[in-house]
Amino acid sequence: MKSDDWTTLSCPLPSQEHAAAAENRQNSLTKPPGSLGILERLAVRLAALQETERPKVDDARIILFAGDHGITLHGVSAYPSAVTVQMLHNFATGGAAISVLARELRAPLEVVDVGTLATTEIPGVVRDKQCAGTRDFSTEPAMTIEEAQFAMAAGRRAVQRAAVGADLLILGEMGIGNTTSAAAVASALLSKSPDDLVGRGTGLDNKGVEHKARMINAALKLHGLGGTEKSPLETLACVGGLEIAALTGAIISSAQSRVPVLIDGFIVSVAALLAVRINPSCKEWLVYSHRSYEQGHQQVLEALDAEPLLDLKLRLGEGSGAALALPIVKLVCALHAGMATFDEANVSGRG
Ligand SMILES: Cc1cc2ncn([C@H]3O[C@H](COP(=O)(O)O)[C@@H](O)[C@H]3O)c2cc1C
Ligand SMILES: O=C(O)c1cccnc1
Repeated sequence: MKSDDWTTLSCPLPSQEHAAAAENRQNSLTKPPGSLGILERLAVRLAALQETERPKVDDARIILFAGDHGITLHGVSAYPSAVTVQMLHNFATGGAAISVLARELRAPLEVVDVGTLATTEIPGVVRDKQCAGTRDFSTEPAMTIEEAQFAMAAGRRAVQRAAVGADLLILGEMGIGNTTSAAAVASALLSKSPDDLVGRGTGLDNKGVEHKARMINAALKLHGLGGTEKSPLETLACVGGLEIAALTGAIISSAQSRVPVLIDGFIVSVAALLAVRINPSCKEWLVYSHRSYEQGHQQVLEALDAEPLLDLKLRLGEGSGAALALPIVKLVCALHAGMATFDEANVSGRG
């Protein structure tokens, strides 16, 4: 695929015909219509995407992208940059939260280093990178456009390798400092003050959060972001991250390949916002797992018209919130396919 396929190659439209059939079925099941709340709409949406009256999510896969961030030089995270690579080893040996969740859910987990500081091969981690981390965006663009596009293409390569043919894809990220990059991208795309979009990340105190917002404010000015002059790709390159670029590419590619994506927390949602700005037709393919504790997430969700399934004050990342929501998505499909209709069960309808 060529790099301009990001925008020109439309994602398939959901099938109206199957949506109507699934909605009919939902309304005939032995429960008051609407009593399963937002889960009913989810069953209908999945039916439309999978082009069937009875969708299923038996085969879910997980891809996690990791990258490091030059902006961590400025104390924007409660943890040191070195944790990103240390966690890559933890993913590979099965000790991270997402490793446990993937095992329990029997969902294959692929971990891809798209730009960490790791200098050697890590067994069990795919290496698909051009750069060892982004540059410090307080003084220069985090990436060149070419570097950002390479990382987006790494996201697409991962989807082609690990997700084509799946019923659903969960995407996760690891990258110390990436709540700063994500908040910077969101502030620029939504033209909102960083004060409203920054959060504690891994656990900053109030002073830390203020400092983080000041760093982002200055960077937006330096790079001329926040107006309409810069494209989403330029915004991503100026203040984003390599794993955020890979997530963006993976989201578009997954939707183009007819695989719905279960979106995780703040960082993956910001990548979803980039993906939707770059290729609006991918929006239909996105399902939102949860509302993160990270301050800016609600505003990003609103901008995406998202209706998240869970609100558990999670603030971990790694795709963990999406993995926790996967059983609900599976059960939504089981209810939709397995419940009896009023006629089948001889239950009286509304009087
Ligand atoms: C041990 C550890 C495991 C993690 N797993 C995900 N994150 C999460 O925290 C980071 C973002 O927060 P900030 O912007 O404050 O650095 C990302 O790596 C994210 O995935 C972790 C963070 C730590 C410390
Ligand atoms: O919501 C998230 O994705 C998140 C929040 C804090 C830290 N890492 C990830």
